[in-house]
Amino acid sequence: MTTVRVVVGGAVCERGRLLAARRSAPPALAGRWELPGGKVEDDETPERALERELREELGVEAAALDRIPGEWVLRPGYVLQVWTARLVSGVPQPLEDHDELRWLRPGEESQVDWLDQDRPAVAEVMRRLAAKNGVPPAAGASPVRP
Ligand SMILES: Nc1nc2c([nH]c(=O)n2[C@H]2C[C@H](O)[C@@H](COP(=O)(O)OP(=O)(O)OP(=O)(O)O)O2)c(=O)[nH]1
Repeated sequence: MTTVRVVVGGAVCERGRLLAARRSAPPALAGRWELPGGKVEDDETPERALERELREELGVEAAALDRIPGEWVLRPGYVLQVWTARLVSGVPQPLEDHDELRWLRPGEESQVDWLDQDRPAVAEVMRRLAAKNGVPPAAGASPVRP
């Protein structure tokens, strides 16, 4: 039986923006942008792996939220799964694996050169952020008076 290794990517969102990270290694991927994250270890759930990777790579505490449907082959034996995440504490810094971070709003995602496999998930997250930001105030927020 062949085992497929999961790489979990984090769509960290804050104030209507998505966090993009520029890889500094390996040479074949350096300069391309991705969702920060990494390999899920055997004894971990994807959510805990993501929270660990975000702590190691960005120096933040974050909470994994929802999985973006889909799975993208990175190379034989490796697939990318993506989870949304929210920051719990700390300010993301490019401590490990990245040399630049950028917050992008919907419509700004093409400003960076994403790794190919990340593009569908990034598009879905941006759709969600745009839909959320475009939602009018909840009914009842401004009561209609007779
Ligand atoms: N983290 C991450 N890796 C991605 C993405 N897209 C993509 O093709 N990859 C590739 C790059 C790497 O070959 C692999 C993940 O490696 P990594 O270096 O981030 O993971 P890791 O921290 O667990 O690595 P390691 O030091 O244990 O080898 O997946 C993505 O969005 N996030």
